[in-house]
Amino acid sequence: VNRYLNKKKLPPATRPLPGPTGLPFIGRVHDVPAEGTWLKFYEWSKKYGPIYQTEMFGSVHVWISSEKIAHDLLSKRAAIYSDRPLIPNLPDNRTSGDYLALLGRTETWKRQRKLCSHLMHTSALDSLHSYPTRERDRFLYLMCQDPGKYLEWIEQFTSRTVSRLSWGTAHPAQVLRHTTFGLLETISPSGALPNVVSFLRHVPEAISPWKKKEKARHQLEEKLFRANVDYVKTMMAEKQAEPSFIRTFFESKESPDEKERAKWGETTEAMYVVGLMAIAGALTIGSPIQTYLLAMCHYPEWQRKLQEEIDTVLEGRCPQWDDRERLPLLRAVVKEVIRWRPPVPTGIPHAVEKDDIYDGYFIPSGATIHALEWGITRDESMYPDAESFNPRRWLDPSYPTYREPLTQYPNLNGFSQFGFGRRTCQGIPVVEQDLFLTMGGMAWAFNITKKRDAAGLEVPVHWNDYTPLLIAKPTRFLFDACPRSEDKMARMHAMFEAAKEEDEADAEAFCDQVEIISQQAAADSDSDHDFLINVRDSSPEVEVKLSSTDDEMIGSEKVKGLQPKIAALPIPGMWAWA
Ligand code: HEM
Repeated sequence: VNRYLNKKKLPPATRPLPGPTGLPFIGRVHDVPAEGTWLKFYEWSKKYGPIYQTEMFGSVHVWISSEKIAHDLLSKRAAIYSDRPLIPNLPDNRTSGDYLALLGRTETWKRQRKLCSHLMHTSALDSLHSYPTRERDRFLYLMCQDPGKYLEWIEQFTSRTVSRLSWGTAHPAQVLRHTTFGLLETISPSGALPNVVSFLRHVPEAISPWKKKEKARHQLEEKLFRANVDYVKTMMAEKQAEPSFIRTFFESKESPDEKERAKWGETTEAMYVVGLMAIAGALTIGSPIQTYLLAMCHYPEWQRKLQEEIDTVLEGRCPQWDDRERLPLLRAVVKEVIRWRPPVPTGIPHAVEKDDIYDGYFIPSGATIHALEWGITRDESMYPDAESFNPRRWLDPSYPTYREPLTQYPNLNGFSQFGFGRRTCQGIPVVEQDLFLTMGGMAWAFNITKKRDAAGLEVPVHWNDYTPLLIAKPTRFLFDACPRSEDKMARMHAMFEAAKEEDEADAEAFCDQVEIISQQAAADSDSDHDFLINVRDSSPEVEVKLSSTDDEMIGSEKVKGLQPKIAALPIPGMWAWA
């Protein structure tokens, strides 16, 4: 109410941003859907233009659907556009230092970002120690054994890879998944209720189920991170630690140069920086891998072209990271998957710290600024026929997105989907390698097709039905993944056996304390999260059976989202990162 009453007056010679009119005090929340919010914000961009504002409970939200405008504000004016808004359900997000990506523009954030960049750079120089390849080989074999469990195999791939990168071992992956998906719920605008009804954050902990849940999750996460760091320290003392972000930190702290040692901060802070990197990797990368499967069901001609490139260039070999210069179509498929279905469709919001004027429009200090990634990827001037999955747009000089040389482009550096200005994503080397290897590996190994039922009819696959949290993933769908040859099956088996042997050696070395935490997490495992992340059943007319056997699924599932849809619900999925 205060915020509403103290609403700023427009400075002379400026105008307000256009946008939908709202109700007094409440603003415009009543027709924002609980799911697929980005579709509504995109619809409004068609009506009000590439920059417009909405108001919610007195706070201003600015929505940008043009890459140029996002750069003009978030990159060129980064000095005042690099803060983060407060998250009602995690009210110390701007100051606590536990999650770099959510910190305000503080000294802690600057120090942490520097450390993150140093750790990522060091790993990338050594091709991420081949961890993505090892896990990819394991993933392909598991997919070959039971493609119906693709969600599980993909989540295992992403969390195991990033666990190795972070702590040199895959074993924390299971608990990491548990704590990380809980965090996603905590912070997502359409996750925990206080993010929707922001005054609920003032409810005392004793009677707040959200605060209690978040506290328990955070404690478990801290235990996990501490145990992992202790494990790496012990292994380093025995000279047996595998390369990892945290090992790089400890090595940097051993530098004879005092200044160098001081630069990287204390162990507890590094523990959280590495923890955040693990969280970011475990949360996000599964989205484009799942979207690849969806795209191949709808666009079999691109699968054929991709297989042709891989088979011709590699003469039957499975793609490796060193092959990337020679596989431009594979890189184009990776990039187009991300463009077609952005993993973070609403973007991660920034906050502006001072009043500003853009093109005569007034933007008040404290406004939350959203680079609407869904809208940006649908800008027809940059992406003609934007609704179509079309990797050619990255390879053919007649498209505005074409860039040479094709040994280098397309790649993900500087891509709008990884944010803007001083807050851009720091995980691109991991994303690029993980996606190149998994998508290339799947194209090499399998024909992905729509499934057929007992009568020989194709089982419909949804077009755009995505989970509602900050990181959006396609809801479960049925498909077939047929190995392309006996020889490839045998090779997948051999690749898996090689990866498994290394894994067993690693398991022996892993200390007991982390195992105990795993058991605790499994014990209080919360089935809600899988529902929200991958398979959720929120509309009453839909029945989804949580079975892993495809035969049971056929006939029991009405496949959703055959057309993009916007369903207005009485409680808005938006919001409150205010
Ligand atoms: C498909 C995968 C990913 C996507 C689409 C993605 C996208 C994004 C986006 C949109 C942002 C916000 C940028 C902004 O505020 O302007 C971000 C921030 C960030 N990402 Fe990623 N990301 C991905 C994977 C990763 C991975 C694997 C890591 C680390 C291993 C990572 C680390 C970070 C960090 C540390 C930040 C925060 C930067 C800051 O606030 O200063 N991301 N990412």
